[in-house]
Formats: sequence, structure tokens, C-alpha cells
Amino acid sequence: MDMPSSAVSEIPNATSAAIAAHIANALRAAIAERGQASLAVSGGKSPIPVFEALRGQVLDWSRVTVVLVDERVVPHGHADSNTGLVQRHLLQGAAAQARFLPFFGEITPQLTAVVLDTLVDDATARIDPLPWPLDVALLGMGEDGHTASLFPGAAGFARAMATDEQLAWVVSDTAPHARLTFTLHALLSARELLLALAGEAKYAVYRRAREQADVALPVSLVLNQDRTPVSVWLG
Ligand SMILES: O=C1O[C@H](COP(=O)(O)O)[C@@H](O)[C@H](O)[C@H]1O
Repeated sequence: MDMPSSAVSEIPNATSAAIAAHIANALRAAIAERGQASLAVSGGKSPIPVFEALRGQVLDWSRVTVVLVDERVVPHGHADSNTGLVQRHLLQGAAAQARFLPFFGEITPQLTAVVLDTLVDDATARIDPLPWPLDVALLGMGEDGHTASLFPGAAGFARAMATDEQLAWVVSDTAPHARLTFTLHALLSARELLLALAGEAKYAVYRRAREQADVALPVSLVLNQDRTPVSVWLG
């Protein structure tokens, strides 16, 4: 499971407000420089207060394209859908003017490797309008050290960590649902990464992960690199 032993800790309101202000500044700067901006966001439960603070930020949302860093392969109406989460909590009010690029529309219930390969190809085409590189990517982390849907040991994990493509599929015994995820390469192609997490269990994992890059803790490969600036926001 994403959070096997405890309830997910949401990012507290004060930290969420600071993260939202930081992201909004980066989006405004991108719009001023390039006329448009791109934002990738994690799903899960912890960023909900960040989304709710971010949607109240004053900026030209019509120039922002939003995408997920990962998605569970479930219908958008499913309770575990990250697309549904973003639609309910971020793309509201002025932020509803943003362009959102979900990875898929309808899905088939038969998720074979061939079907997942096709979903990845289709999703890659769907995100083609995304202004690239991403201006900002907001990442979360699970207690197993996964970020986006880079679940250690999952089917598809080695490819997702090594390929220079943007998207990959992952199927993990320890997480519900097949996933589509930005690859490590795509995440590290962003202009700026934010990692936000809250709760003692996650802090302990984070402290281990920041020590050295270890593929068993995928978030450590985001933290221990010098290609892309990363800021860490502990709730
Ligand atoms: O499965 C996922 O897990 C992580 C962490 O989720 P949270 O519920 O503990 O916040 C999340 O960052 C990722 O996007 C999500 O799909």
C-alpha cells in the first residue's frame, strides 16, 4: 500500500501556503519569460491542502498547463484517481482556466503489458502539448521511498528509472492499481522540483534517502543529484 501502517499526513496549512506561494512565483516567472508555464503535480492524499492553497493564487491560469507526475490506471471517477483528485482540489475557481492533460480517457479493464505499453504511448502523445521542460514539478513520497509511481522492485521499475522516455508503466505488489508515471529522467528534466512530505514515518525515510542515492529508495535519486534544483518542504 502507499501508506501501509498509518494514515497519510497531509501537508499542514502553513507549509502548504508557502509551497503554493513558491509555485505561483515560479509559474508567474515562466509566464513572464515564455508566455506560458507547465506544472506537474503528485497525487495521493498529502498534497490536498497545497492544491487548495495553490488554486487561490493570483496568476494567469489560462497560460498554465497542468499534468500529473503519476496516475493510477483507474477510471477518473474512481476514489483513487489522481486525475479526479486534481479536478476536485486544484482545478477550481480561477485555476479551472488551466489546461489539464490527463494521461488517458477511457480505459479497458484488461491491463496486460501490451495494453499498458499502448497506454504509455497514448499518454505520451496526450502530454505532447506540454510546454517542455516542466517549469515546476511537485513531488510527494511514500513510506517505501517511492516518488511519483517509482515503486522499488515493481514490474516496469527498472525501465522507469533508466529510460530516457517521458512516461512508463509500473505494476507493484505493494501498491494498488497499475500506474503510469513520469520516469526519473523526465522528473530530472524539470527546471525545478519540490518534494513535500509530512509525518514522522516519512521524515525517517527522507533522512535515510538524503544520505546517498540508493535505487531501493527511489526518492534518493531525486535528492542526490546535481542536475535539477530540489527544495524539500517538511510539513
Ligand atoms: O501513490 C502515490 O503515492 C505518493 C504519496 O502519496 P500520499 O498519499 O502519501 O501523499 C504520491 O506522491 C503519488 O503521486 C501517488 O500516486
